[in-house]
Amino acid sequence: PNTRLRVLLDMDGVLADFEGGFLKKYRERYPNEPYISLEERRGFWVSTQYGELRADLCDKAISIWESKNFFMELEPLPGSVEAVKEMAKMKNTDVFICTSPIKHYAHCPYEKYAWVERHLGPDFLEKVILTRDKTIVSGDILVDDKPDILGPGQLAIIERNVNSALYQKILRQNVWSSVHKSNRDWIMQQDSDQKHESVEPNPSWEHVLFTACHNKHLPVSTTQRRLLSWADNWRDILEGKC
Ligand SMILES: Cc1cn([C@H]2C=C[C@@H](COP(=O)(O)O)O2)c(=O)[nH]c1=O
Repeated sequence: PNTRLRVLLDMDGVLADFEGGFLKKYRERYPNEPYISLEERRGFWVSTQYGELRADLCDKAISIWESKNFFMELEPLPGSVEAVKEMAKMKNTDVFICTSPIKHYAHCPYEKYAWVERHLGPDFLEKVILTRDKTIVSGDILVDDKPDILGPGQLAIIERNVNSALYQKILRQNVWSSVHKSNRDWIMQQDSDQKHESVEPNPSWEHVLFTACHNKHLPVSTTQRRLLSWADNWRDILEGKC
């Protein structure tokens, strides 16, 4: 039996301070526009919350992370680099960075690799996985701040085909499993009918929710484990002690 533990670590919001880096550069670029403080952030999508504040702010938000050097200059979150380096040295443990690039590919993929080399060292370049669908990556644990980790196909289906109240509910309740079995089957049926890119309804990994400004107010889940920060006891999480 394979006794090795495979840990998948998200980058934005887990290793790199996306939210803090975004707000800093947004306020520099749009000093007279309204902004959302980190304390006011709700929901994973920054673009959605800015768009709700004022329609044109959605594209303004997107323009920030599509800019050159945005991903390159993100600061590591406190304790993240130290934790990853220690984790990678643990026996019987393999660590991969599993991150989604944005669709605007001019800068992001390159800068994500450069960020890893700069903060974690060149050996870590072997461990980078870029994917728009994390459900098809196999591992034991995925540490990620995004509450709902569905394949892009499922999310697109939900967003398009079920009323927005249910969609918002799913996002708020932050787990696909919160969707009633019959709804899940129906959504998957829609998905296969529309020949969406392959989605994996039952990912191999356990999703450990990494606390971020946008998800700290979500109702406490009785099933999903949380990692509050890298100062929290991530070793116990890996050992399955809690
Ligand atoms: C918050 C936010 C993020 N993104 C992009 C930018 C980086 C990736 C990170 O995806 P992740 O690997 O954390 O699931 O999503 C967006 O495209 N829109 C948003 O509103």
